[in-house]
Amino acid sequence: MIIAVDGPSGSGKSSTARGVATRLGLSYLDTGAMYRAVTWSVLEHGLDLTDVTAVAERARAVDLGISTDPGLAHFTADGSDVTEAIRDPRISENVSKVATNLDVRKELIRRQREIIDAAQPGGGIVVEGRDIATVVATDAELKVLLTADQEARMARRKAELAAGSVTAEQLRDQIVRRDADDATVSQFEVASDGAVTIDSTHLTLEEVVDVISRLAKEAEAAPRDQES
Ligand SMILES: Nc1ncnc2c1ncn2[C@@H]1O[C@H](COP(=O)(O)OP(=O)(O)OP(=O)(O)O)[C@@H](O)[C@H]1O
Ligand SMILES: Nc1ccn([C@H]2C[C@H](O)[C@@H](COP(=O)(O)O)O2)c(=O)n1
Repeated sequence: MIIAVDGPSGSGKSSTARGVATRLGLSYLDTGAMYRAVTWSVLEHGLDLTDVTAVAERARAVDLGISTDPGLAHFTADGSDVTEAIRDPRISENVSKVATNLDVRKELIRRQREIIDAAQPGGGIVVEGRDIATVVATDAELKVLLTADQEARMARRKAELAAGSVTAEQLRDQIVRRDADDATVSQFEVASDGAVTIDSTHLTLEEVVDVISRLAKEAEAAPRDQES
């Protein structure tokens, strides 16, 4: 089974997808971490982020290690542990420049599909990002568009960061500006065909995990219902 979770920044995709995968015993893929790890590598090599050819070459060359265990967030790039580094504001500020490079997307989508295929014999995978239902895994059994009001998303991100570590302007940049840039290459603001929209503004994380887990069980049972 493939469960696709897409949505804007701070809507709760990572925490929810990890929670659902843990609850249902599935693998978990954070595709945003892959764009972040490529951004880390591009900066590490001192490349100009606007040099689309050099950035795409780096995306094809970098050796990425992406954990699909929902209980273990661990990412490497060319052997370096980048688990913490990819959450740095320096990466959040620049990742959209890499994620809007269409050749980078082509390469990462190819790698994401390989990871998804490898997880199938293990029971399935929860995959979260911006274009999972619409591009990466259009055959997903369950497609969720996870949303939340902009104010709620900014408040969640602020609560997550160390007090005083980002200005109001940086916070807005991480949520509002990034969504605007990312939306130029992926459609995550309105639900695609067959996707269920869940507005998490007034739901706890646990409640969102409950809803998606129930929908997943229904989706899994659906073909058997039709056969009987
Ligand atoms: N339903 C919820 N209610 C309250 N807080 C939540 C809820 N869901 C997630 N959170 C919190 O909001 C913050 C952002 O969540 P998360 O990182 O999962 O979002 P995201 O959509 O993956 O963001 P991004 O795309 O920017 O990585 C986290 O601190 C998380 O614990
Ligand atoms: N499938 C995806 C996943 C992520 N992105 C972009 C959007 C973000 O700016 C960046 C990092 O994602 P996050 O870790 O914040 O979820 O990567 C994308 O374009 N497509």
